[in-house]
Amino acid sequence: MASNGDHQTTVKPVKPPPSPSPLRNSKFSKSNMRILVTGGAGFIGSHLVDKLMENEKNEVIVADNYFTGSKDNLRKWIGQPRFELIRHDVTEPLLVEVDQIYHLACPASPIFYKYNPVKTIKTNVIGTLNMLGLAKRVGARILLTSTSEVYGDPLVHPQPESYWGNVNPIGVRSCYDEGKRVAETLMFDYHRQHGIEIRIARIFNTYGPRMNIDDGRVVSNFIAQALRGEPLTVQKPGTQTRSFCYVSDMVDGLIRLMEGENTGPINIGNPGEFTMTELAETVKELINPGVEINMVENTPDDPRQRKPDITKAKALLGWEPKVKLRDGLPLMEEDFRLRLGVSKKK
Ligand SMILES: NC(=O)c1ccc[n+]([C@@H]2O[C@H](COP(=O)([O-])OP(=O)(O)OC[C@H]3O[C@@H](n4cnc5c(N)ncnc54)[C@H](O)[C@@H]3O)[C@@H](O)[C@H]2O)c1
Ligand SMILES: O=c1ccn([C@@H]2O[C@H](COP(=O)(O)OP(=O)(O)O[C@H]3OC[C@@H](O)[C@H](O)[C@H]3O)[C@@H](O)[C@H]2O)c(=O)[nH]1
Repeated sequence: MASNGDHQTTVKPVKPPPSPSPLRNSKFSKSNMRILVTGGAGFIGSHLVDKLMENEKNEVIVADNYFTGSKDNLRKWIGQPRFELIRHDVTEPLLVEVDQIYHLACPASPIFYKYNPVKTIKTNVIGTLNMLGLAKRVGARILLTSTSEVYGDPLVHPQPESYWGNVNPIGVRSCYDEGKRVAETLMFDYHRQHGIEIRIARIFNTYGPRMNIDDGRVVSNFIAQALRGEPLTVQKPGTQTRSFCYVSDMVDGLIRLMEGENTGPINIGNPGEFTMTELAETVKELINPGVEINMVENTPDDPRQRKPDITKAKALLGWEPKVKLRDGLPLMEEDFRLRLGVSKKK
């Protein structure tokens, strides 16, 4: 199947974006950039906050309802004057004076986004509407973390941004993948209608330290299982593929996208592609050669293949991932060992 056109980045806004509040440029303004991160207590969000906080001119505000995130992920910043943490659900309006919004709030693991699907779709639709309303009101630039799941079970491989996808609109994953598709639509409608500065990242499977141990996603499951000496659960048929991006590469890509001139959507992911059986074998070899691999039942609508075409990210952001799966897995293993209290045998 051919790609379905690529008009997104050429769209001209109807009018220029609203100016930021004059206070932001006043001599009383102590920080150069005030940044809101929704979902900042989660896995990717907390690593993003770490990177943003490294710049001493940034002030960072996190809004999170702690559904899948935790204050613990941000403990090193709590009490720091440039950092604020707000318990807030993005399905409710929020008013804060900010220059940039990284909008990540949304459960990402299929187990968690399917747990309360109506809430997931509200988070994607009403949550994104609320954050766009805020961006419009204060003249902020907003970045949405969309997903490779907008391509559904893709019939084009690898997936370029111009591919419109193959998504089941009434399936058990739809609250998430259709939710993110509507969120992308809202971003472009606010851009065209109100001149809001938007950025859309289509994130492919990302892994690294701080993932919830019982998050349910494949890399965290396999590492936790290997460390506990439990069989690795490969969901059938095991030939389905994913491409795994280490979290530091992801954060670098997101910041480049926010700071750059392109609206996106832009795929951010690592093109190294593995079957789930290959992933299990790699985890077994690196972490616990004695562990068994078991085949178990899969869930409906599981995409059969996934690999990003990152031509656009390379050309427009000068970005490509640096960390290979075999180098990233041991970094995550170290974090999981500490949290599970399993030390490495000498
Ligand atoms: N990790 C991946 O592989 C991946 C892939 C594609 C897209 N994404 C997207 O990146 C973002 C972050 O993913 P992650 O892996 O860090 O997931 P995560 O579940 O660790 O983090 C999501 C955060 O959002 C918060 N949240 C959820 N619903 C909320 C609501 N209604 N109001 C306020 N906060 C809410 C959670 O408490 C959590 O802290 C998500 O938008 C996800 O869709 C992630
Ligand atoms: O224990 C497990 C868990 C999962 N799997 C398989 O591993 C593959 C990946 O599953 P995951 O649950 O990690 O993640 P998925 O690729 O289905 O969704 C993911 O990708 C897009 C993001 O937007 C989502 O947030 C993210 O969770 C699937 O084929 C699944 O069947 C296993 O084989 N064993």
